[in-house]
Amino acid sequence: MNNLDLSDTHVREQITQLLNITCERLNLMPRMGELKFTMGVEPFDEGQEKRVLDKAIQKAKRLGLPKDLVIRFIQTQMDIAKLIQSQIIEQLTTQGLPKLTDEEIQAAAKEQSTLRSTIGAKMEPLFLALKPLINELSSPIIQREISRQLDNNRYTGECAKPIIREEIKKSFRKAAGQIH
Ligand SMILES: O=C(O)C(=O)C[C@]1(C(=O)O)C=C[C@@H](O)C=C1
Repeated sequence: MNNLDLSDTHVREQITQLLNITCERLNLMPRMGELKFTMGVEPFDEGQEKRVLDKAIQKAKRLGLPKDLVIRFIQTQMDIAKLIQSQIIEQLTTQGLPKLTDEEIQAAAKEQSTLRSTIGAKMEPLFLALKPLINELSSPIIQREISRQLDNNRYTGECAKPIIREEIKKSFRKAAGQIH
């Protein structure tokens, strides 16, 4: 992408695609939060984050994407995921639900493993959507278009929430190395 011009609807569409997949991934996180609540575990799972990062590095290599940017990007997505999960866990905690049975806890663990596969399957489309934009990600034109679309497109779920949208905007600036 040498001539950056948003009258080129192609770039706009690439951003739409990237945001759609980002939101799809984040929309899996409220359920993950519910399952973690049932299992009595925290949103942060160090081992899983390591596995996700390892997989991201492998994919970055295969797709020819810069490793550092990809790591920053996927880490920020996991950070937003934890924010969403902790909001859900906080809500459920205040509801003071009855104690769960061992079967219910086991069923939650099983569902978590399936859900992790679904989340994992979003990585490839996410990176493919990121790829055409990667060299221009730090451009103010691109960053402004990301913000504009996040605020104007009619998202459902997590991306409908202003706090989450702000975190996503930040995540792209972090990925581009503009903020830490
Ligand atoms: O797999 C999980 O446990 C998740 O909550 C998903 C996820 C992610 O975004 O991939 C988010 C937070 C965790 O620390 C690890 C991974």
